[in-house]
Amino acid sequence: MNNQGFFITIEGPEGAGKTTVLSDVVSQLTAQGYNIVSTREPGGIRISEHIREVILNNDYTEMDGRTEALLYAAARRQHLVEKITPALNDNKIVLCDRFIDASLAYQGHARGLGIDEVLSINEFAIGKLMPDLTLLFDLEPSIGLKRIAKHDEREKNRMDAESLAFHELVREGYQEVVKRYPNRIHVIDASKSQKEVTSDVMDVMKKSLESRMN
Ligand SMILES: Nc1ncnc2c1ncn2[C@@H]1O[C@H](COP(=O)(O)OP(=O)(O)OP(=O)(O)O)[C@@H](O)[C@H]1O
Ligand SMILES: Cc1cn([C@H]2C[C@H](O)[C@@H](COP(=O)(O)O)O2)c(=O)[nH]c1=O
Repeated sequence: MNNQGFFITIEGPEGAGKTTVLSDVVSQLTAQGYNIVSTREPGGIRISEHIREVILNNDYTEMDGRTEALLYAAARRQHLVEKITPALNDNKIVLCDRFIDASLAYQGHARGLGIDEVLSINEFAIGKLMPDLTLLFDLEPSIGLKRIAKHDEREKNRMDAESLAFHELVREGYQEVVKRYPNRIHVIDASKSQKEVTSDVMDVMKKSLESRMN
């Protein structure tokens, strides 16, 4: 367990429903009296949101893979120092939309930089702080990309615009990450309805939060 708080991350491919379900879960847990801090990566605080704009900018097609991995790690470092660690020290439950596993799957596996190499730059950024629990939303990438395409208000960013083959490698990368951390990561079937996914996520989170009390 991290300090006195509890650190939960949500992971998965584009359009898997992470943001939508996270918002439902935050409402339900807050109504049940849990003290929640909800955040996202890359971003969550001023400097990291600026780094997000650079990484996801569609104009920067020339960005080198290692530069990309280092920028995600830099954004993560600042986010951790300014927001995640203080919240955990304050006994809060931190729910974060993506964290280190996204770097391992996207940069480590899909970009081909190597999961061990990306893990090692992230260890420099975050030290020993790993999530207590991770929910991996598993979904066929083509379905997630179709979900996003249906909604015009969501602007396609530099990562969304990658090929379907890249997004299939991301899914494969997440499967590799699950093999490394089978006790921490729970796979959620994100092809179900929003209501069912929210209910599955709530079940896993509640079990984990309750066992932390004992
Ligand atoms: N279970 C679901 N079934 C069908 N559509 C869904 C489901 N969950 C979310 N959606 C819709 O799919 C779209 C993408 O959802 P959302 O933004 O939550 O995904 P995401 O995983 O956060 O994506 P990204 O990581 O790319 O930002 C939204 O329009 C949302 O309303
Ligand atoms: C943290 C993190 C994210 N990514 C990718 C995953 C998505 O394509 C974008 C973030 O956009 P979202 O709409 O907020 O999901 O960035 C990554 O490649 N590596 C990471 O470490």
